[in-house]
Amino acid sequence: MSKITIIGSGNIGLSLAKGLVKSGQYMPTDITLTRRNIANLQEEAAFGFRVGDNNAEAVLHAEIVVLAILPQQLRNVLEEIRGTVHVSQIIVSVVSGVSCADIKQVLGLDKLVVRAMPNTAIAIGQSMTCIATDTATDGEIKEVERLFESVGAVVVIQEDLMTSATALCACGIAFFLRAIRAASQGGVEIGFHAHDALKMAVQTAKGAADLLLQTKNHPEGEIDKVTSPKGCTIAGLNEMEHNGFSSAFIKGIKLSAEKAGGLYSE
Ligand SMILES: NC(=O)C1=CN([C@@H]2O[C@H](COP(=O)(O)OP(=O)(O)OC[C@H]3O[C@@H](n4cnc5c(N)ncnc54)[C@H](O)[C@@H]3O)[C@@H](O)[C@H]2O)C=CC1
Ligand SMILES: O=C(O)[C@@H]1CCC=N1
Repeated sequence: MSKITIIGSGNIGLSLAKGLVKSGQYMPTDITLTRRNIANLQEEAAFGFRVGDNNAEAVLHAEIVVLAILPQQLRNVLEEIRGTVHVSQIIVSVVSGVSCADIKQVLGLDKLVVRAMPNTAIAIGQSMTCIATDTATDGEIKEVERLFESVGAVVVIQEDLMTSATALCACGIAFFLRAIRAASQGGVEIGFHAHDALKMAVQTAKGAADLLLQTKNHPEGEIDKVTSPKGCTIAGLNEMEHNGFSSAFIKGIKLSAEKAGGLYSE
């Protein structure tokens, strides 16, 4: 398997590293993790990952370099590695709001850059990852696709849709988590202990997602099967809509997409 260096071992960088190892296709020793404060990587080092705080050195032997720092940290990192990255490597950036061209401009090279937008479910092999590039070839895209397919589902999209993908999938996991939390709070109010209410809400959400994944049916078709005439489901659903449920979701996703597009210039 390719040697991978992940620069920026925070929430998404570590989730990716864990997911790759969990997939069984990578050994911890195939993966180098960097962070500014290496003391925060002791657990990962004990697990077998290679760890370091020298980005320039860490990219030297990698076949794939994953950039997983914040947009505002990217320029410094690129300046650190520009002398040691080489043309045979693929640079994969999960940084929101930064184009392939932006990265190549700072690196000052015509490097292979592929953008990937995963979500934190990558840690358990359940990410929805969108991939885009400007100049990488189909073969190079395939290599990155294979990497992310080992940790979830992958869709290759146009680069100009990457901020939309960020909102829908990367931020989206937080939106669905909040929806589950809200359902469990409703459950407590109607009589369940918190841990039972959460378990019920989680399994119900999983059932809903699996129904769509397995049947490929439209959500409204599945909703129609639940809403008995004059019944309690349609009463609750309509009350939610009167209070702006779909509208709130749509507006939140639109605002996240707008924000994602401007993160690099902030
Ligand atoms: N958190 C998420 O669910 C997702 C985040 N992203 C993107 O991934 C990037 C990272 O986000 P998070 O993991 O949430 O942030 P984070 O703040 O948890 O992680 C960033 C990590 O980079 C490290 N770092 C900073 N400067 C560094 C340097 N010079 N060298 C090495 N490491 C350095 C920090 O110590 C930190 O551990 C962002 O650009 C974000 O837009 C993309 C998809 C999902
Ligand atoms: O909130 C953020 O800015 C990052 C990007 C997508 C998920 N987390």
